[in-house]
Amino acid sequence: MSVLKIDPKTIPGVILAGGRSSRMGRNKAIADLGGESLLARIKARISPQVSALALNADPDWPEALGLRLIPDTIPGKAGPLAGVLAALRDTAASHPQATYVVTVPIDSPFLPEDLVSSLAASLDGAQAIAIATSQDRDHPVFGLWPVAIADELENWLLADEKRRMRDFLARHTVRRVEFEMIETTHGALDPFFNVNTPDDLKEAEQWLQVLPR
Ligand SMILES: Nc1nc2c(ncn2[C@@H]2O[C@H](COP(=O)(O)OP(=O)(O)OP(=O)(O)O)[C@@H](O)[C@H]2O)c(=O)[nH]1
Ligand SMILES: [Mg+2]
Repeated sequence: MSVLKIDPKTIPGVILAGGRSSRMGRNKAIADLGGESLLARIKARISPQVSALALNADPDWPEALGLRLIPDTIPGKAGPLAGVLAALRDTAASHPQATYVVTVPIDSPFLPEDLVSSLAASLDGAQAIAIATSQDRDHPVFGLWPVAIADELENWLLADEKRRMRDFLARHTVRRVEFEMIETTHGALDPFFNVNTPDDLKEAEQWLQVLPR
């Protein structure tokens, strides 16, 4: 049987920013970290890894930095998987050749520079969902999703009341890809550190000072 590898350069990406930012108390995408918005940082970090980049966010989004805006396709802020569904639907429509789309959340400014290539390498020809892990914890919002699961995901989102990510993943073949900590002079930084609260933003500022360049 031939094993079809996926060329990571052909994979489009979507930044998930359709959440409520309730712990931050304001839209965290436009929060400033070291002179740049979180959105600008995520865009800069993921752009070189993908063939095209779009932003999953509310239709009245203030500033998309030139990214195409993809709102959720199902109502009610159904959680991160609603953003994944929007990404899958948009990929089928806008990039019909693509068989996968990668998602990253809006709040993880230190995400790995080899995220997409490492997730893609784990698939090895099989159709599966590839997700990132660090320190034995899953980070499924950093995922590589087969376009072919869109209908199944939509049906599940509309039928399952809890809409827990781990329940959805349990229905699929999942490849987990472990990423290393980032070594700094002030200890190890998890590349999936995410900014949920104002205190997290302050902590991110501190990490920024000690990151290797
Ligand atoms: N499209 C979409 N994305 C979501 C939804 N809920 C969360 N997300 C995204 O999923 C990622 C992880 O969510 P959180 O870190 O909890 O962010 P959040 O939901 O905005 O923040 P909180 O309200 O404080 O939980 C973020 O990138 C969110 O934008 C949703 O209902 N729809
Ligand atoms: Mg978060």
